[in-house]
Amino acid sequence: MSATVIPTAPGENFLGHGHQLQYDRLPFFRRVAELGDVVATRMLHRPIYFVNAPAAAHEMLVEKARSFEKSPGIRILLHDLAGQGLFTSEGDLWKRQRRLLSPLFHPTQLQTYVSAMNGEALRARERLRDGDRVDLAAETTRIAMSVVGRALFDARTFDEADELGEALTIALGWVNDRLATPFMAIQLAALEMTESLDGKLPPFLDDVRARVRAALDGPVLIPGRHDPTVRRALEVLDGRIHAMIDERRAHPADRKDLLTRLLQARDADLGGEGMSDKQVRDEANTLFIAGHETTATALAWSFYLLARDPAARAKVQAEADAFGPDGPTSYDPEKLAYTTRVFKEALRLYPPVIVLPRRALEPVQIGGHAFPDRTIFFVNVYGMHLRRDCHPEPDRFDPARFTPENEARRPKSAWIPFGVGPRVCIGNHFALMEGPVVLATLMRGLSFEVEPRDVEPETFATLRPKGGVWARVRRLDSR
Ligand code: HEM
Repeated sequence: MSATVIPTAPGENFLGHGHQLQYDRLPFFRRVAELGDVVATRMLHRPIYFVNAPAAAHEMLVEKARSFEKSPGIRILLHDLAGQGLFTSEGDLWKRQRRLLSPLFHPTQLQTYVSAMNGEALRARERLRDGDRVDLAAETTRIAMSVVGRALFDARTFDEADELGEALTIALGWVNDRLATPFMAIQLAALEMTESLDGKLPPFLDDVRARVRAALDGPVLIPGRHDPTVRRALEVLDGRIHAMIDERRAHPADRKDLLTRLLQARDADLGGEGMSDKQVRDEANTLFIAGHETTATALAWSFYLLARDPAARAKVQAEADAFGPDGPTSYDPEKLAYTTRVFKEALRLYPPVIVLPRRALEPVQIGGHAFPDRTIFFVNVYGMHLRRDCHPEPDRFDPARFTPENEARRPKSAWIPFGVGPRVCIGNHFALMEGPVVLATLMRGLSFEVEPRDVEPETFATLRPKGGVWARVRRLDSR
């Protein structure tokens, strides 16, 4: 370690900081961010270092990205939901899949998704009646789920969106409740023990080690995996994805969507072979989940913030009103400049992904401190976005932080709702287009009178508004 001492977060007990990490997560993340650029916490016996400063985050996620992998905890908890999809895979598999999927997110391709974004918001507009009382978080989930369904899976309707949404809530709730439990620390210790025995055992035992090692990639030591409610939720999600895969196999038409791409992949790296059904399912599940949950949450927060700032709301309304009656049917960033700033500011105040967990693959220096191989780090996105030296008056909603001049002035990696570096969100431009297009389309035809109560963020797998964002719908048909 370096000469300067890394501060330790106060309040640990024999379980370390597990209790605070699990039950007091957001306040804890904020407190830790104020303690220093790198801060030590503990989960049972095991140190976890919080990275709270833009420079240190940049060093880890960009400059020294090769020295890190995602923390195996993520892989373990998402094993049944997302398997070896893009979010959870590593090494050559990750590289190959990222290369394969990148064309779907190319700027020219993104333009073709605008009709799905605008179209699904229009469908919601048609569905909603004047005077309806709605939860905007549920509404935006329906929209975002249908957008990703149409854009990436070429699925015409998502009428079962509510059922899928509920299933996902159960499955992600399971993940969330187990993130920072002692069982997780125990499973990580077991995993690392098998890793450390690699190459040190006689051949017949090494085979056993490899099998135990593979089994430990799933949540075998985490209680509740076989809970019937969780199993049922996973079946519902799998059922929808498999139905889409079967449909695509039955009609291998000239489509360019995600599933067709995955099913037709004959990458040189695949030895000219197709991708296994399991891999297709993992990628499809990953894109389906990652592609809507986060955007839906950010949209709900945008409505909440706008309801509390009439001046900002009027500016978004003015941009929406400048479009024809159907709202933005094509994407022109200039015409959505202010709405985009609002969406970005919502992502700062309520980043859907609050932490980026990493594990060192080798001894490494971060923020001037030396750390051994296998050290676990949490890049504290939430805490950093609310640190006053990174974002002055951090609790104030201020879309002007995202004018081009202010964006250019901000230190690198001080705003990282999509992560940064090689593992940056593959859907970041998709989301930054979808958020403003959906906001403007809805506000072109509807006004939402959000109920005047404080809504607290709740850490789920994403940072959801606790209890939802309830509003009364007013139709603006007369405009
Ligand atoms: C506001 C919306 C979104 C937010 C805040 C968000 C956030 C993130 C973050 C923080 C990561 C990186 C995690 C890490 O480094 O540990 C990530 C990765 C990823 N996101 Fe997003 N995301 C959003 C929208 C989307 C959309 C629309 C899609 C797809 C359509 C998507 C698909 C993915 C995938 C596949 C990865 C893994 C990429 C890789 O590791 O190569 N996300 N996202």
